[in-house]
Amino acid sequence: MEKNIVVLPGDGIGQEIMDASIQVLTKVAEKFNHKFNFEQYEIGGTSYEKDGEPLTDETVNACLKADAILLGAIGGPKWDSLPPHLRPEQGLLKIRKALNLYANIRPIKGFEPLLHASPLKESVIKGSDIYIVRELTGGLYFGTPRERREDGNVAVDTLLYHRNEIERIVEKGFESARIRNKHLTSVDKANVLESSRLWREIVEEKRKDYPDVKVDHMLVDSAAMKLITDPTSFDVIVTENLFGDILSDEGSVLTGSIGMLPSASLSETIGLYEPVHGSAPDIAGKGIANPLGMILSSAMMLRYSFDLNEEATAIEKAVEESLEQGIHTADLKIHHGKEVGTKEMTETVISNL
Ligand SMILES: NC(=O)c1ccc[n+]([C@@H]2O[C@H](COP(=O)([O-])OP(=O)(O)OC[C@H]3O[C@@H](n4cnc5c(N)ncnc54)[C@H](O)[C@@H]3O)[C@@H](O)[C@H]2O)c1
Ligand SMILES: CC(C)[C@H](C(=O)O)[C@@H](O)C(=O)O
Ligand SMILES: [Mg+2]
Repeated sequence: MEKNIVVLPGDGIGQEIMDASIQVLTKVAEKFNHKFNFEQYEIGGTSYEKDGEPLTDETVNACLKADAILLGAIGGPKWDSLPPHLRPEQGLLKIRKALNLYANIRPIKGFEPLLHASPLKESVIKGSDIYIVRELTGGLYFGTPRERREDGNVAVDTLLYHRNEIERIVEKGFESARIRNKHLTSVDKANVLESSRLWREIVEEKRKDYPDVKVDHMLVDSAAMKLITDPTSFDVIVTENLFGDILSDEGSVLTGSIGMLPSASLSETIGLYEPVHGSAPDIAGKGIANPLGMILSSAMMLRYSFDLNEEATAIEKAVEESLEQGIHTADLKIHHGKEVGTKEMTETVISNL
């Protein structure tokens, strides 16, 4: 098949990991007889440098026409003191909103060879397989008013959800649980937040349509604790935007490194795929970034946007095999095998394809 993929490398380590991903996809195309066309556009600080804004209409229009989108990462200290609307992060939030990417899927499943790479006990994490369904276009990230008052001494953010926004993500959570292990944990803060009480009501309404799915409600503070003390007790977690952001970084500890986690951001019609981590300014340009989160995100693209399951599995297997051979980047704290840079890690994955 032939597909047009818009690539948005972004900032920091973005270009390094995007190059890795394109090389892997090129090998997959060769092997399975597909044609992937890559078109590169700017987002984030890189876009601000070129066009004075973190996301241009040109980039949005290209994404709207694409079959799928790959994104590296955005942000960095260079742009941290810009006014809020010009910050790289606004580019990311704008593209999510413009494409209506309301469902952010963040699977957390460790690879067997990395069980001992986590600071958590092997006996605690063994067998964990978690699928976070994070709401991505609402909540605190988008609610208004958002402003400073009283000469800047008072700050307001707004956590706002409409019923339909909660309904569609909760449905996604139930549908995901139904094809996995039939257990949905809805994470909220219903003991304090009004938006969480509406969220919980809607989960209770929807569960009637999914009698085969076991439902738990859990408060987010307790969920944060359980995620690392009893990770095998979770299957699908559905939660609002900010909680999902925080819990997914925490969950990455199970896999050995934030550099391992992929994600898919989905609307009804298109998908954008990006690793969970950020632009890692502390290691940018050093050639040592872990490309596996990005590479695994491109596997998710093949599976979710193009229905190429065999090809997606081939990438995941090649990653696993590379790790079995002991090849790993410096973020994975393991004391055997061979520590390599981004390029050699990528070449190893390609050679295992
Ligand atoms: N989706 C995104 O583009 C995204 C996500 C998170 C943060 N950010 C932005 O990234 C910038 C830096 O944020 P941060 O430092 O809090 O988070 P970060 O995820 O960029 O980095 C946190 C730590 O993890 C390490 N790390 C992250 N990815 C890695 C990889 N692939 N390989 C090896 N090590 C890796 C970094 O070196 C750093 O020590 C900020 O501007 C933030 O807004 C962007
Ligand atoms: C950079 C930031 C806006 C973003 C978020 O909070 O969603 C990031 O942390 C993520 O997890 O994708
Ligand atoms: Mg985050």
